[in-house]
Amino acid sequence: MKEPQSSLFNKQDSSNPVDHNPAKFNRKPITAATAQQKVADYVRLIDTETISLYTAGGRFLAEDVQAPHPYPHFRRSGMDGYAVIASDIAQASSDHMIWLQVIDNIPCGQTPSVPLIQGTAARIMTGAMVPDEADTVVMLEMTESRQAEGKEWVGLKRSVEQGRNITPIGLEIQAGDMLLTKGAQIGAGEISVLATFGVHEVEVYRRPQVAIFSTGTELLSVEQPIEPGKIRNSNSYMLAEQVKAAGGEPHVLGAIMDDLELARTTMLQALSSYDIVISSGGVSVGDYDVMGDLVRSDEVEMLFNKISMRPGSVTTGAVKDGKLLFALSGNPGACFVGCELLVRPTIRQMMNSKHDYLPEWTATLGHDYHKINSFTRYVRGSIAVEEGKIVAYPASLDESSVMVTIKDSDCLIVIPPTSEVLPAGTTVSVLRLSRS
Ligand SMILES: Nc1nc2c(c(=O)[nH]1)N[C@H]1C(S)=C(S)[C@@H](COP(=O)(O)OP(=O)(O)OC[C@H]3O[C@@H](n4cnc5c(N)ncnc54)[C@H](O)[C@@H]3O)O[C@H]1N2
Ligand code: MOO
Ligand SMILES: [Mg+2]
Repeated sequence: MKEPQSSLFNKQDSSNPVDHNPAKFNRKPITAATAQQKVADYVRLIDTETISLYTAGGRFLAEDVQAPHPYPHFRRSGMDGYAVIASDIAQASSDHMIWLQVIDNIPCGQTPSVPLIQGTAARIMTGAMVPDEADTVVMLEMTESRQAEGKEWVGLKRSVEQGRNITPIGLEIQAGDMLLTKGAQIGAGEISVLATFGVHEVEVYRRPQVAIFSTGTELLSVEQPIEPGKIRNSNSYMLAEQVKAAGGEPHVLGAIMDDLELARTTMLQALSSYDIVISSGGVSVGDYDVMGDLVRSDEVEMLFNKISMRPGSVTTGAVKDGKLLFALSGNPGACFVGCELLVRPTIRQMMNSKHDYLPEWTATLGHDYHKINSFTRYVRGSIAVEEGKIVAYPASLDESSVMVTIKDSDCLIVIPPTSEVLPAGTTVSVLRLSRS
C-alpha cells in the first residue's frame, strides 16, 4: 500500500453553499444485481505482465497452460522395495519361498542400468524409474535378502498382484491436457502444477491500481489525536485492505475536506492516474455531500446513485473515459458492503476471474431478525455449523454507521424486503466474505 499523498489535501475553506437542488433527492433505486451488471458492462480486461513463478501467488493467470508431457512421465515406483516380474512370484507362499537374483539398484533420479529378465529383481526406491520389463514393485517389508555365491538375492513368501506399487505414465495428467485456464487465481496447488511443467515465468494480469480517497472535513489522519467532532479516517484503510484481498493494489490518497472543487480535482487526477477510483463519503443528500453533486455533474457519466439495499443505499457508480468510479457511502458499514458487492467483483473481472462475486450459500437464520425494510439488507453475520447445518447469526449491531462488527463478520446475510419479523430458522442466502 502506498503512503497517503498529502499535497492536495490542505485546503482550509470547507464552506459550501446550501444546495436546494431537487435532483439530489430525486434518485431512482436499482437493485444491487442491476448495479453489478451496469458496472460489469464497463469492465475491460487489464493488460498482462510476465513474472517469476516465485512471486505469482495470489495473481490471476493470463494464459492457458497445457501439459507439454504426461505426468508422471515415467513409470514410477510407489514404494521402497524390489521391482519384479509378477509371474515370477505367482507361486510364492510361506511354505514356498521364491528367491530372485538382484541385478540392479535404482535410486531416485537414475534410470535402470540393465534389463530385468525372468528370475531377477531390481532394488528400487520410492519415486525411482521402474525398469520396462518389471510389472510390480514389492515392498521391502515383504522381502528377505541374502548373499550367496557372491550374488545378492531377494526372497518372497507371498505373491503380489501385477501392477502393484507402480504409478503408470500419465496417471495424473496426459500430454496436452488443459491444466489451468486464464483467470485462475494462483495458489499453492496451481504453483505446484506450473513448477511441475517448468513454467518458471508466468503471464498474469496486472494488478488493477486502485486509488482510494475519503471525503470529510471531520476526518483526521490515523496518526492524529482525537478532537471533539472529529474522527479518524478508518474507511480509507479498510478499503485498502479490501482492495488487496480482492487482488488489486491500493493507493491511499488520504482524506480531503468537503469541498466540491477539491473533490473534483482529486477525482479527476485519480481517474487519470489509476485503473479504478474509490471515494468514501459525501454521497447522500447533505449540504456537504460533494461526491453526490460531482457525480451528477458533466465530469463523469453516472451509472446509478441509489441502490435498493441497506446499508449502502446511496452507493454511487460512475464512469469516465472507460474508468470506473465508486463513490461509496461514508458510513463504515455501508462503505464496506459497497466495496464487497461492487468493487471486489470489478477488480476480479478485470483479471478475468470466474470467481468475481462473493460466493453465495444457503443457511438457516440463527435468531429472529427484527428490522423491517423495503430494501434488501446485507446484514453482517457469522456462520456456524450446527448439527450439520449452516446457521447464520446476524451481528448484534449492523447499522450502516457501525464500524466495530465488520471485524466479527464472515458473511453478509441477505434479508429480502420484508414487513414482518424474520423468525429464526428461516432459510436465507449468505454471501461469504473471504477472511485471509
Ligand atoms: N436526510 C438524509 N440523510 C441521510 C440519508 C438520507 O437518505 N437522507 N441517508 C443516510 C444514509 S442511508 C447514509 S449511508 C449516509 C451516507 O452518508 P454519506 O455517504 O453522505 O457520508 P458522509 O455524510 O460523508 O458521512 C457519513 C458518516 O460516515 C462517517 N465517515 C465518513 N467518512 C469516513 C471515513 N473515511 N472513515 C470513517 N468514517 C467516516 C462520517 O463521519 C459520518 O458519520 O447518510 C445518511 N443520511
Ligand atoms: O445508505 Mo445507508 O448505508 O442505507 O444506511
Ligand atoms: Mg453525508
